[in-house]
Amino acid sequence: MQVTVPQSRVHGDAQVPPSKSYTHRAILAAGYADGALVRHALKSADTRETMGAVEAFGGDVVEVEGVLEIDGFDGNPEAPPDVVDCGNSGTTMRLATGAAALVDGGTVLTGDVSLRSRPQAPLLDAVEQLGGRARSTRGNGQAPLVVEGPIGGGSVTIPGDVSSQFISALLMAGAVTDDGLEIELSTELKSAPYVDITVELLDDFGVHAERTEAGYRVDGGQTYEPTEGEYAVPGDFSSSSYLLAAGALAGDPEVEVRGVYPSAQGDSAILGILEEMGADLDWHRDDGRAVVRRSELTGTTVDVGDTPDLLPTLAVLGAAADGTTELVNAEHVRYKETDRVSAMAEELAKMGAEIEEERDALIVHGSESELVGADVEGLGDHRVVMSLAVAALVAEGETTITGAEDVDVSFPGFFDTLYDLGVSVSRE
Ligand SMILES: O=C(O)C1=C[C@@H](OP(=O)(O)O)[C@@H](O)[C@H](O)C1
Ligand SMILES: C=C(OP(=O)(O)O)C(=O)O
Repeated sequence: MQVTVPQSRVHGDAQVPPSKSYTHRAILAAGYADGALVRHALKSADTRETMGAVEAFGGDVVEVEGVLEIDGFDGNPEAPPDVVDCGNSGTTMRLATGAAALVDGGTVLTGDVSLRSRPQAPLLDAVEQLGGRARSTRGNGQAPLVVEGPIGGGSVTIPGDVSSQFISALLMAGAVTDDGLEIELSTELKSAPYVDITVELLDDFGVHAERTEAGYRVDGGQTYEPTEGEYAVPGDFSSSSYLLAAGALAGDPEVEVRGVYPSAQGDSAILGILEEMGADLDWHRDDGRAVVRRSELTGTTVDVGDTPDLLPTLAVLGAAADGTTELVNAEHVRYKETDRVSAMAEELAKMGAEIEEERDALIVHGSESELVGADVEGLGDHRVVMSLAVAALVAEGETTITGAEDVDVSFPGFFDTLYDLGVSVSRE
């Protein structure tokens, strides 16, 4: 499906969807438990892959009046009866690889063409260090993967600059090993707030994990059990970034974004970055509302080491701002659904943006950029699609974006929300 988005002003209220990161973890944690209810879960393509993985390991997930009722495998995942297909979801593949390492038997994991090109080698190596077997069928560190357990815990050394999801996977699995895990990071940790989310969610499920000087540790023999048997998922700040950016670029008179309570999510930094760029906004933290009005923005420098998923949104804000915006420490943003550093440079250039790409940075010359509507590619990446739709709001004429259905990965109602904010989106 492609969408056409005309230059538009936006106004009204928008609710952010539930957090994808918390939903994945809550579903899997309920799997590691005897079971649990997960309220306000994000029902999207990626989180359904994690539901499928929990079922493959012997759990059961049903949705009753919007609530996920999950029967867990109680710390003992079974050998899946079939290949575990993780679709487009990196989080599912990494977290499920951790669970697969506990299985007394083998698990085969695969995914779509994008996921089969993303790095998995450090996690496979970690499973091997712990006495399991884990390999890439093509020997290139990418899925399809074959993982054999069970691991009993121990010490492991792993790089931190490829994906934090490896650490999250090891912590979640490590809690139900016999001996627990001591994780040593051999390189600086990128995307660190996502491990904070894991540690916070584990705590809500009665499992203790902690940061150490060298990395992380989790004791073995722990039991997953959320307070009163249930867990409620908070709103998603990565998804909020498109709505907040739409308000800052085109809010007339204003956009109110709901569901943005203070959170461990690194991407909550979007509010501070928008303010620094000069956006006229009020964040009412106590009732989770942010009100944003159209503003003259100026360029800034953002280290996206902790917040890789904001890069597409920030590139668009930079292209519409006065001055230069530098998005630095961004190499890990290349290992996503697509190489988002190149993707944003190429697609925004089609819309008239002046952008320079470096291996680990994107430099956007906003003053030189006169955004014009164009035919652009979503490149199979939900965040590229949504950020280009925001760029379209301030581009002269109309912008047509391919692959609009990919928003289903993290924000299924995205184009309906945009329509409700007054944008005449057309789909074909
Ligand atoms: O753990 C998570 O929920 C995520 C971690 C991040 O990935 P990396 O740790 O691979 O950077 C982020 O980009 C992804 O969208 C979600
Ligand atoms: C990179 C993302 O997710 P995942 O790693 O789960 O595919 C994302 O949502 O931007």
